[in-house]
Amino acid sequence: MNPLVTVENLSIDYGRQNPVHAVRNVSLTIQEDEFVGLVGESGCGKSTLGFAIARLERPPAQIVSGRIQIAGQDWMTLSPEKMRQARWDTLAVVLQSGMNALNPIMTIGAQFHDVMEQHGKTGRAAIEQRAVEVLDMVQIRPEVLRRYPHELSGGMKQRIAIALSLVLNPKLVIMDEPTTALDMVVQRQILENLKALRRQQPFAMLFISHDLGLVLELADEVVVMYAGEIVERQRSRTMLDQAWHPYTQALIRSLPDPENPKGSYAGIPGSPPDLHTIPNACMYAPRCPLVQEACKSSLPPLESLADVDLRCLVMQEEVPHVVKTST
Ligand SMILES: Nc1ncnc2c1ncn2[C@@H]1O[C@H](COP(=O)(O)OP(=O)(O)OP(=O)(O)O)[C@@H](O)[C@H]1O
Repeated sequence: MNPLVTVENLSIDYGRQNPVHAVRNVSLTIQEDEFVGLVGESGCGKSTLGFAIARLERPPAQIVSGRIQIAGQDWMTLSPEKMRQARWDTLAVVLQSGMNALNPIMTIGAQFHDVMEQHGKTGRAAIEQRAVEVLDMVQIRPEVLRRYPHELSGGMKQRIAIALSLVLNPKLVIMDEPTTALDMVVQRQILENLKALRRQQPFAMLFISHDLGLVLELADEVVVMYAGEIVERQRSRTMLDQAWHPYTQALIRSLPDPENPKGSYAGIPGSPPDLHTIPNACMYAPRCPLVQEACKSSLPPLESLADVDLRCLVMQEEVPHVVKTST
């Protein structure tokens, strides 16, 4: 079966003179119904990648190379008109500030009408019925359709933004830190809803977060980015016990201890590299406790091994070697 999303060797820069090479050579597939979590420290390129997959990148960001295919369509060459259409019914995006994307001078109901009418759905009753259906999925009562955004709490607005993103049954939803702005209780509630939601209306998801603990809990697959590159990808249920990349291991060590959530936990020493000049070396080498000479003189490829995709010269030797391919 062809994947729903295929990203091949995607590279994105910010600026033309002395550019920031924010995303480099990223290849990624997402299957229909698959929930992929994308994690990494701040500045590693998660949002840049998510925006580019939705073709929402704006100057100074520019895609310098690579291919994006979604649902059999080439997203690099789609006309602006086709892209506008596809953006709601093939792919929807929910941002951290999704709630702010609601129009303050329109009722919630009018906003559902707007989106659906623009995509050829007609009939007041049918539109309202669909709006009520998706609102129910995020546990919002139909009365909100008559309300304005300023009358609602942040948590409600964010849930409405999620419901709105689902109203045209998209095949893929990209969520970039969709609940980070909310308090922990509301966050958890929304994420529980999301899980249940995918059982009612299956869709693929790219869920961007800096919170590995959350992603391990929610996602089927975890993709770890470091300094603009994918360094590891594996099933979430195996990653906690067996993370291979030293960076993923450090992220896991820095998770709060569930037995002692208020206790101190290990940060990752050092800081991510400057992305103006890319060395011919492992980007993590300066912070890596396992670094060897070879790591400082060649860029490790992302090897597709038995149950993990891994970009690490040292740990690649440790993984049981049933090699699939390498990129
Ligand atoms: N408008 C911009 N101009 C120049 N560089 C930028 C711009 N936006 C982002 N960058 C750089 O691109 C890199 C990737 O940023 P990006 O926001 O994609 O990371 P992120 O992993 O999503 O971080 P966060 O979790 O903080 O949102 C960073 O080095 C950042 O400084």
